[in-house]
This record gives sequence, C-alpha cells and structure tokens, in this order.
Amino acid sequence: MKKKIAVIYGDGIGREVTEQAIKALDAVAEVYNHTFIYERGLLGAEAIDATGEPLPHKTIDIAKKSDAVLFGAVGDPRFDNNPAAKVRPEQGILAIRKELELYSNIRPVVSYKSLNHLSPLKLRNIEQVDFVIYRELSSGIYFGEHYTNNNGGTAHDVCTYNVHEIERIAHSAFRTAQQRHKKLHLVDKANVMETSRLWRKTVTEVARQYSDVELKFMYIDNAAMQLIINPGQFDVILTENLFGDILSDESGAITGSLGLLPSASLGSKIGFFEPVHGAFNEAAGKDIANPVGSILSAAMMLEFFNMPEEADLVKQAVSWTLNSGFVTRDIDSVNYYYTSTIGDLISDFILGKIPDAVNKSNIELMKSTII
Ligand SMILES: NC(=O)C1=CN([C@@H]2O[C@H](COP(=O)(O)OP(=O)(O)OC[C@H]3O[C@@H](n4cnc5c(N)ncnc54)[C@H](O)[C@@H]3O)[C@@H](O)[C@H]2O)C=CC1
Ligand SMILES: CC(C)CC(=O)C(=O)O
Ligand SMILES: [Mg+2]
Repeated sequence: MKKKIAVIYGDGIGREVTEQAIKALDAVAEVYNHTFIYERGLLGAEAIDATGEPLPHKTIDIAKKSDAVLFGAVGDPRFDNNPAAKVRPEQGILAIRKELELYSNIRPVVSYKSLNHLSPLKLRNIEQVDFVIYRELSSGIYFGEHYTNNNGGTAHDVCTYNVHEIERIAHSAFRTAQQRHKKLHLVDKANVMETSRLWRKTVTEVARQYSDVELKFMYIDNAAMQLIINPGQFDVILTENLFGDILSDESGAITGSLGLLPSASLGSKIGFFEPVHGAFNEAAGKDIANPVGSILSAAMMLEFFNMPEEADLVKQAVSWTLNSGFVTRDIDSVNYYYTSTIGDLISDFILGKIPDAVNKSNIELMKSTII
C-alpha cells in the first residue's frame, strides 16, 4: 500500500522523537512491502523563525494532501517566558487542529508490568491499568475568545460548547467503550460550569443509543485524585479539551513517564498522530528523550491506515524493548539508553534482526553525567 505522510517535527525534542517513529515506519514498510512517502511541513517556533507565522499555509496544504500527519511537539522558552508575545508556537498546533477538524483526541494509557516498579505510584495502584481518554480537541476554552481589558488589568478566556461538538465525540467514545469493557466516565465540573451541564445533558441523551455501556459522571477534581489512587477503575474517560489535556499528562505518571504516551487526533477527514508530551526543550538535541510516545503514535497511524498487523508488530517491538530493560532516562535514571538506540532497537525488532538473547552490554549505556 502507498501512503503519503506529512511530517511536522516542530520544536524541542519534536525532531528527535519523530525520527525514531519514522525509523519504525520504514521498518514496517520494508517488512510489508508498503511505500510511505514523507513530506515535511513547518509548525510552531520553527515556523515563526522561518516565516513569521506559527502555521504557514504551506503546512496546511501539505497536511491536506496527505493521508495522515505525524507530529512532534511545539513550544520554545523564548515565547514561554515572554507573556507579551503576540505570536506563539502553540497557536500553530491549535490552528491546525481546527483547520483539519480534529475533534476527537484519543489517548490510550497502558501500564507495562516490567516498568511498574519504576512508577512513582504504589504498585498496587497501577497494576492492570488500561484506559483511554477521549479528549474533545477543537473547541472549548482553548478556542474561545482570549482578551484583556481594563488596561490589561482583567483577562478573559471564554469557554463555549454546543450540542453538536459534544455529540460527535460522545458517539466516538461510546463506540470505543462498546468494544472495550463497556464503561464510560464523563469527567466535568457540572456543579459549577454551564458548559459541563450541557455536556452531562447531551451525553446522557447519546447514552440512550448505547444501553450496553455503563455511564458514570465524575467531577474533574475527584477524577484527578481517582486517577492516582485507583486508575484501574477507568475504561473510557470522555471529557472536554482543557480537562483532557490535564488528565492525560497526569496519566503519564501512572505508566512511569509522560514520554510513553501516544495519541491520535481524528475528525471527519485526516488523522493526526502525536505523542501526548510537549517540546521538553531542556532535553532537545541531547538524545535522551523517550521516543516511545511518538513510536506508538505511529502505530496508531498504522491502525488508522487499516494495517492492524503492522500496528501490532510496532507495539510488540515497543513491549519487547521496554520489557528487556532498554529504556530512556525518564524511566530508569541509572541504566538508560539513547533515544536513537531505542529507535534502532525497535526498528531492528520489526525487521526481525534481534537475536533471541540480546546482550545488553553490547549496546551502549548512557553516561549518567551527560546532563
Ligand atoms: N502538543 C504540544 O506540542 C505541546 C507543547 N507543549 C509546549 O512544550 C513546552 C514545554 O512544556 P512543558 O510544560 O515542560 O511540557 P513537556 O511535556 O514538554 O515536558 C514536561 C516534562 O515531562 C517530561 N517529558 C516530556 N516528554 C518527555 C519525553 N519524550 N521523554 C522523557 N521525558 C519527557 C519531562 O520531565 C518534562 O520536563 C512549552 O512550550 C509548552 O507550551 C506542551 C504540551 C504539549
Ligand atoms: C498547546 C497545548 C494545547 C498542547 C497540549 O498541551 C496538548 O495537546 O496536550
Ligand atoms: Mg498537553
């Protein structure tokens, strides 16, 4: 099969983690005789530096002409530390999500047995964690009006949702729950916010079409705590844009690192695949970032291409690598490996090149003094 993939590295560690995902895709292409054609687009600070715009038109064109987009991350301390900046890298990722109508952001969270002892949470809390967050991605407070008045003394960020925006992602989340353990938590703040009350009313209506799925409501503040004390209770979490953003980073702590989590953003047209994490600028260029979130995002892209066997092979390669103790510094601060080494191991596994008993000492260990 032939597929055209728009590749957007963005900023910080975006390039180095995405390069590992491309290695995995190239290995899959070789094994299954597919052709993946990549075209690069600019987004974020790299795009502002090159064109003055966080999302150049050319990038939108490249994305729209592709079957899917593989994205790294955006963000740069030059903008983070400048509240007066008029143009920001993050405007680029928000704008492309809107432009491509990516309303459904799917963030699976799975714990790895072999890594559980390295998680900051107690073992008994994280065993058998396997849930998925459905985060609404193209509306809510990130897309409302942002403005100041009163000579800059008052700031406003407006949160708006309508029934259609809630219904379309609710259907996606319920359909997924039907194929999983048939439990769906709607996370909101309906005791305070009008938008949350609209979510509850709309999702309750949608739920009538999915009578085999148990619907539960949970307030966001409680959900943030429940994720830590009993994450195993969740199957599908459905929530709005801001709450989903926060809960998915929190979920990184459950698995052991935010760097492990992938995501798929879907809408009516194109699929967009990116790790959950951001630009982690302190690590940029040091070959220490965890590439697994990006590689598993590529696996989600393969599922989107209707290549389930290929996607499974990538997931198996990731599991083998982690279970064999080949991990980056975020997972094990003593024995850790380069980003590129992990990428090489994963693509070698896909290509069937890994011997049964690989000798770890042959693979270069990071020096713990590197940063
Ligand atoms: N989707 C995107 O492009 C996102 C962009 N950002 C932007 O990224 C920049 C940095 O933001 P932060 O809040 O520091 O979030 P971040 O996700 O970049 O990093 C937070 C922390 O998570 C860990 N981490 C993240 N990714 C990792 C990886 N691949 N391997 C190992 N550890 C990893 C690191 O400990 C890091 O300090 C900001 O400019 C922010 O606006 C933040 C979140 C998402
Ligand atoms: C710019 C942010 C909204 C990106 C982010 O944090 C995310 O999508 O997880
Ligand atoms: Mg986020």
